[in-house]
Amino acid sequence: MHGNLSGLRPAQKKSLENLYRRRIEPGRLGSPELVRNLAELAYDVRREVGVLIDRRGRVISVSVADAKATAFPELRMGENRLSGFHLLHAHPKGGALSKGDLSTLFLKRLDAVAVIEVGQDGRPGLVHAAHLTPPGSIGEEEDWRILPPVAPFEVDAFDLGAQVSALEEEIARASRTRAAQKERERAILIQIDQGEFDAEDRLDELGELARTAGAEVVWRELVYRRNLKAGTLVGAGKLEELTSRAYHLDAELLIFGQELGAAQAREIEAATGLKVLDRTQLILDIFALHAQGQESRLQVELAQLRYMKPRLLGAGAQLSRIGASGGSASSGAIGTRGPGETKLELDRRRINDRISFLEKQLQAVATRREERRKSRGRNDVPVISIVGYTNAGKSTLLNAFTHAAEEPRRVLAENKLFATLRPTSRQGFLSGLGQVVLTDTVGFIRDLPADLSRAFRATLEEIGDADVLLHVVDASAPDFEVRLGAVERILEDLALSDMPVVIALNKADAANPEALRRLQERHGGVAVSALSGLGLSALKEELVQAASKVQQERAAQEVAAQQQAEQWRGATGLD
Ligand SMILES: Nc1nc2c(ncn2[C@@H]2O[C@H](COP(=O)(O)OP(=O)(O)OP(=O)(O)O)[C@@H](O)[C@H]2O)c(=O)[nH]1
Ligand SMILES: [Mg+2]
Repeated sequence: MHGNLSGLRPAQKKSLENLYRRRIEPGRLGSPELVRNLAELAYDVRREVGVLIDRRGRVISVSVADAKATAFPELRMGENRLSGFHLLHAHPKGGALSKGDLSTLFLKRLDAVAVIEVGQDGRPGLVHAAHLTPPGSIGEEEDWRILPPVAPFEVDAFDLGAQVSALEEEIARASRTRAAQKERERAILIQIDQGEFDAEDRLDELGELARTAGAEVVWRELVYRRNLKAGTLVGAGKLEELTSRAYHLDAELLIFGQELGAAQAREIEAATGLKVLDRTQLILDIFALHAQGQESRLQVELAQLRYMKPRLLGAGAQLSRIGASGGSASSGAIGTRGPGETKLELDRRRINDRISFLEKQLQAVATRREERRKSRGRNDVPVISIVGYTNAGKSTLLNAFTHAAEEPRRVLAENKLFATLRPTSRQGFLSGLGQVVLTDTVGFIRDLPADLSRAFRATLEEIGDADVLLHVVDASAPDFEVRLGAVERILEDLALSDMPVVIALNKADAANPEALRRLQERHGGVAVSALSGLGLSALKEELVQAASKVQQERAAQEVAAQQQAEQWRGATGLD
């Protein structure tokens, strides 16, 4: 027996205990006797009394509590079926089905919920019942259908068994058709709006990230919340609404635009029965998908482990969920993909070992690169590093610049975020300057997850080896200004903001001319289209100027250094 039993007399407890012995005809809501019995007991103890009945008509749990607090056995949640139980309970204060009754029906996937009104004299009044409607049902306002109330002696008239099989049949059919059509995970996106001016753009960006990760976005929502709830972030009511949304849209994935703490993710997962991811996990997942080459794989795995480590403390189900996937980058569910050879071993005892192993490996890679760099010396060929927000068109521009029309030399450019993770250098030619080296690199994003920026630090710092930065801006993005700022902030963090920069306002072909003009007024830069070739010669000229200036300065510095050395030799009389 469950619920609030305090203050009950032994005789009352005994009568409640006896409920376990009741049986009703299978496929019925209840029997007139059970209804009478429940009403009397609720009247007697002045609390709600409910029984959970299985499909064989047996009482499997008795609770002195309202529907929400009723004790449920381990339910077969997440399957495309109902739970196989229905709840029959008595409200001593009278009243029909409450909001709590109905949401319990929905969240626990009950076969039905029924409530018995209890009269002043403890006699049963009307019985109200409701059952779920099939997912995606058209014309149904709610997730449930409320049946017309019946008198207590008519309670066994309703054919619950037939209703349940019809509904389960419909659920199964719907899920079969969808499974046949469905190739990608269906996701619901939530961006919390706390009054940021770019909340809408963040939601758009989250959509792009989700698409790149291979999800199909079936619903997206900006949720305005001044104050966030500690556990559920958006509040239990909102989560209930989202659960219902997911049920009807057949979504299995809930993606939040803000970073979730471990406990939050678990609580939201438990409340909705959905798989929950945050933006950082999504970005990590995309990195894992796109990582090629030893170094990026190590970097991504390190970032993933660092992100997961604090989240594994005290994790139960979630741990096994993530750990179970392991696997390669190309297969597996979103948010669970690992970067390559080694499976993500999420054994808590081994995670630290693995992290320090990866750190050592990366250190070794960095040292080797540093040695190579030194042995190469400063060569006279100017190096231009292409930087910018992800998907701005950096790789496309590199291709356009280096006439890499020939397939094998072409770098990958596509409408995906973080298509490029590994720095790629190509020889180019700028008339007036001669040979140059152009380097394409990983794109930036606002609020770059700290674990990622730490793991990619070496790659990012390499940008500093260049003579000139070519900052590519997507001028067709509605929030180019924010993106431009985000890139500048990251450059600052990398102590690279003093480097000479040429700005390319790319995608001019698709940009709003007025916005482009404003952008140009405020930040300078050359309007180009890497796709059509528009403005490329003007951009080349700018680059030649910037690079020549750097070369001249460097030459002047060398001369000055030489002079100083000579002076010093003269002053000391040494030769
Ligand atoms: N309309 C238009 N689209 C462009 C232009 N330049 C690039 N694109 C498109 O923008 C998308 C991204 O291009 P990429 O070159 O891969 O961008 P990126 O900056 O290298 O992106 P990441 O490596 O993912 O950070 C592709 O679909 C390109 O075709 C342009 O001038 N005009
Ligand atoms: Mg790229």
